[in-house]
Amino acid sequence: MKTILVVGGAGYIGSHIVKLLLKEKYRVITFDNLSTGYRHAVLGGEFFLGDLANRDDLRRVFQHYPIDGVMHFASFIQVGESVTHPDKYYQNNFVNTLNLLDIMLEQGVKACLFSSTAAIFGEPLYVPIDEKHPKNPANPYGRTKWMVEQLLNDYDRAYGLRAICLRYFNAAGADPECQLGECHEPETHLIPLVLQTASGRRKSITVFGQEYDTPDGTCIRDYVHIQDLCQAHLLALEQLLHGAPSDVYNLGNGAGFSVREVITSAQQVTQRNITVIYGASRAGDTARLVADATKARQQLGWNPQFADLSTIIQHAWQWELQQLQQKGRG
Ligand SMILES: NC(=O)c1ccc[n+]([C@@H]2O[C@H](COP(=O)([O-])OP(=O)(O)OC[C@H]3O[C@@H](n4cnc5c(N)ncnc54)[C@H](O)[C@@H]3O)[C@@H](O)[C@H]2O)c1
Ligand SMILES: O=c1ccn([C@@H]2O[C@H](COP(=O)(O)OP(=O)(O)O[C@H]3O[C@H](CO)[C@H](O)[C@H](O)[C@H]3O)[C@@H](O)[C@H]2O)c(=O)[nH]1
Repeated sequence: MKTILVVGGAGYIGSHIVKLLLKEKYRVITFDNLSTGYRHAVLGGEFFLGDLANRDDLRRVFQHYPIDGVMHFASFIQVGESVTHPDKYYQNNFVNTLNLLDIMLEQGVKACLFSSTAAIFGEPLYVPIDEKHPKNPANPYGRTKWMVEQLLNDYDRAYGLRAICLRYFNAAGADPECQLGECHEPETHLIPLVLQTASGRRKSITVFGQEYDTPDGTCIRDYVHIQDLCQAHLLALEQLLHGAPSDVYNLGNGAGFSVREVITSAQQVTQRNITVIYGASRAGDTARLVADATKARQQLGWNPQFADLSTIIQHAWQWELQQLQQKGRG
């Protein structure tokens, strides 16, 4: 049985991965400081409360468990905040990742999966975006992720640390069994905000900008189901554990939906009225991000099962209704 350290495993994406790894019979150790994650979202395995900023925490976890590979999800993720508070982002996303990699090397662990993002590309020169597309991040969040990708490249060349970088486009949806879902605080992502408006938790959803160079003037994104992302991680992990060399993969469905289209689809799925306000554009946003995930399909054998936007929204809606019910009871 292989032992996997899931760094940031109490967060949205990490918690879904922990659930899948346990199902697949991996031994799972979650390392998290709970800054944005939740202890109750870690459904099994062992939990280690620790901070990437603290090399002693890291050393302890590596010395305590026979770790075969690391999955690194821990970072700050708000594009807008990264523009106003870049220090926070460079520190946690870059400097703290350096701590993790150095301790991995010190402890002889040389296999890592890294959560990268479409935000490394910036305003695209062409869509869909393949792995070779030039990198020109439009905000500090994207820059920190691109810096880590480059760092990983250098660490492989110099120290033989193999890494697979998975560049998610927009992670969305929830565990189809409704045990887990998205719970960011504050929530900044479009689909959960739209659904919280549909459920009555929020009064309205503000559309950020209507003058982008897109058919309806609102930003286009490629939403990918959390469960499909998890499957891609599993495939990449298996390759990495079997000695595959470092690589990068774009993960998305290759279909772009505008902010307006997402709201319309949410109205259809929920059958609720959603009050929309049109506001200014958000700093750091790009008009259109759509993935070309051919490489992941061909080399990893990735085959997304929930590519349909309405299914993604349906699962997130199921989760939102459950959250609301629990809050009502509490
Ligand atoms: N959500 C998306 O759409 C999306 C898209 C592309 C990439 N990503 C990347 O995926 C990863 C996970 O995103 P998410 O939405 O699950 O975020 P999240 O905030 O829900 O999860 C991050 C987790 O990392 C933990 N963490 C943060 N800093 C830490 C530190 N210094 N030490 C220990 N633990 C720490 C948090 O407590 C949290 O549990 C991030 O790296 C993010 O950049 C997310
Ligand atoms: O209240 C809102 C929230 C979002 N949006 C718009 O909806 C789209 C999606 O926004 P999200 O905040 O849901 O996600 P992002 O596209 O900003 O995603 C970025 O941040 C993510 C991490 O949080 C990932 O890293 C992703 O790759 C990166 O592009 C954007 O055009 C945004 O302007 C609104 O109009 N109103």
